[in-house]
Amino acid sequence: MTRPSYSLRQTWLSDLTERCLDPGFVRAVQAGTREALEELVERPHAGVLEFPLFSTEYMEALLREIHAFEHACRHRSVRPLRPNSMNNQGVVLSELGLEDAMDELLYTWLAPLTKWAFPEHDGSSLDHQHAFVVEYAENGDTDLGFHVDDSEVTLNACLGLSFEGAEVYFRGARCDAHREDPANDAEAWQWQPAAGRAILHAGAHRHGVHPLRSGRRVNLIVWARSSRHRRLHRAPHEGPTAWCPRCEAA
Ligand SMILES: O=C(O)CCC(=O)C(=O)O
Ligand SMILES: [Fe+2]
Repeated sequence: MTRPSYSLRQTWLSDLTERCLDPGFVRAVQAGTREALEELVERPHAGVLEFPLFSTEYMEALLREIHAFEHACRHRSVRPLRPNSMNNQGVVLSELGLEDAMDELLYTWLAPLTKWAFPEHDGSSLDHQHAFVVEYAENGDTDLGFHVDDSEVTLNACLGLSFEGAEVYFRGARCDAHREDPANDAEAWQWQPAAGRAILHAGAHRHGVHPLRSGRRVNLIVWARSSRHRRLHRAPHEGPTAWCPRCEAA
């Protein structure tokens, strides 16, 4: 079977311009000051930033494009690459021709936030990414097991649609050696995704997805990585680290 060769139907999606983004997000990032970024983001939980990211026009267009891509794959009996070993649904955005757009999203638009909020995870030297869309539906994947990401920093942006359940639960950041360590009460938190809202968190921040109860949820995920970090460490979340509470306590 050959890999899908797919041409974007809506070619404007290949550039991650202001049209794709929430106007408040654009204003804050273009102002570039600490005050503007503080005003934009919420910190609903330790180690998590939440903010409005995409425009409604972009989210609707991206969902249409994904639909067209999946249709094209089915038509040619080609299996799309799955985002990772945990999902049976979803698409890898480079397969749609969105590699450059995701680079632009990370380096132009998200860099001020990752640099500011994730210095201990090399948020200022992110230089490659794996971007994909995950989907939960009653007749497909309905949850996601507890895990850490193969990323230094992760973006999770909800594109829609209407659903109940499928909250992302968090249980604190740990290095690889302390991955199985129980979470304390203060670390347990969950994010209720809503279309247009996005969060950033460290890849080492342990999380999973509660069962979907109804509807369909589609989220865009970017695993943002740093070559510098990976040169200095054998594994992305190798300890001892200053950000793992168990290492700190030792
Ligand atoms: O579905 C989500 O919101 C989270 C997905 C996720 O954690 C992942 O793909 O790494
Ligand atoms: Fe994840």
